[in-house]
Amino acid sequence: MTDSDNHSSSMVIGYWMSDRKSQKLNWIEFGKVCRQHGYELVKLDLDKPLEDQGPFAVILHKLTEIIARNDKQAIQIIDRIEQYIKDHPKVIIIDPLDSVRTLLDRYKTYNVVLNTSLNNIDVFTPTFVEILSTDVKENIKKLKNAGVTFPFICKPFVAQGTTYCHQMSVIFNERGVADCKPPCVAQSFINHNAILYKLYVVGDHYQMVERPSLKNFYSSNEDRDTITFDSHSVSKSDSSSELSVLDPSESAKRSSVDPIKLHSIVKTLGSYLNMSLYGVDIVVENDSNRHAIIDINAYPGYDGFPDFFGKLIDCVVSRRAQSLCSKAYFEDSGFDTSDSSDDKKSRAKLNSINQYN
Ligand SMILES: Nc1ncnc2c1ncn2[C@@H]1O[C@H](COP(=O)(O)OP(=O)(O)OP(=O)(O)O)[C@@H](O)[C@H]1O
Ligand SMILES: O=P(O)(O)O[C@H]1[C@H](OP(=O)(O)O)[C@@H](OP(=O)(O)O)[C@@H](O)[C@@H](O)[C@@H]1OP(=O)(O)O
Ligand SMILES: [Mg+2]
Ligand SMILES: [Mg+2]
Repeated sequence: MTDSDNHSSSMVIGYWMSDRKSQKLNWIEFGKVCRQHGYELVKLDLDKPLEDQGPFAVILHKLTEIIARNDKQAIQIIDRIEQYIKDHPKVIIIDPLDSVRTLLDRYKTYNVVLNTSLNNIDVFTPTFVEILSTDVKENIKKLKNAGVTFPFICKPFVAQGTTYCHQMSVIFNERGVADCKPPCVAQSFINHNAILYKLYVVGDHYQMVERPSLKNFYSSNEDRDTITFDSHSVSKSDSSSELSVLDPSESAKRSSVDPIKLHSIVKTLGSYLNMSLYGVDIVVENDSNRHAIIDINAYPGYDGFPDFFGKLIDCVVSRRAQSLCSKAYFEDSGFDTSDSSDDKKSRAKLNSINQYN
């Protein structure tokens, strides 16, 4: 008997996230929501073969800290999950591990944004360059060539899941370039009156929340020493960092976010990233009003997202419906959908369908 033949077993959602994260989200409540929709929610035991725990219709996870760990045990865990997905091509994974890997690498993430058409609507990623060496002269040259201007912000390469990945610095001059801690990404600083907009996405649903952010810095601040900070002490909902206090001379003019731009960001990034659960951090540049994407997070905190669990089960249901629809389409077209060796053909077919959508 296959997974799809067994109706009851096809309704199991296997999930994994840290205990800290599930407590924060009050995950027990999601179990109840799942039951109301005919799903059973089962926590994966990452130390045991998944084959003995399934079959799963859906795997829902926040594995960022395990992927980022990259030690022998972590690699074994991820291999086990990837093997299960390979052996069960119909299981829906929220979100695909390769897509999460892209988001764990800030340099790759900024390149994804750069390659979208969002630039045409004044949504951009601030100029950035990867810093891999400790040679200050070489780095100064690299920054100049890339067009990264002072002040700039230095962010660790790894974006999530480690203790150091939120440790950053603002660098004001060539002297400060010695404070870059490679491997990192240097990114031009965008003045935005200390307001951050967090755009949380759950499948087709999204919600924007406002957060404190870094104050404005100017090129006239060129003599300043490097500022180091932990992003979580600046931009959480309850943060009250001195670094967010505007100078008295500055007007606290409020920026405004363009709802059409938000909609386009979700539509565009969702397909480029191939992700359902992610958050986009946006700042609105003073004067120009251009929207800068400064960070994208896999499975963020969703603090302030109304009815998160309702939207999450909605996302699971619609992902399953999409997958069943495409399966029915392939069967109508004479494809053997039970044979994963047809994957290539299916993808080719899907590409041809997409051309007409
Ligand atoms: N290019 C930039 N220009 C101006 N301010 C920036 C820029 N990039 C980051 N910041 C500020 O630094 C903070 C941390 O940056 P970023 O969001 O990249 O860090 P993070 O650790 O990945 O955050 P998160 O906790 O959302 O994952 C932002 O909330 C914002 O206040
Ligand atoms: O701390 P919060 O709950 O808010 O969530 C943060 C989340 O931590 P958690 O998933 O462990 O909770 C972080 O993930 P890791 O770097 O730890 O992998 C990262 O996604 C942040 O962007 C989230 O902050 P937000 O962007 O939502 O403000
Ligand atoms: Mg951020
Ligand atoms: Mg981040």
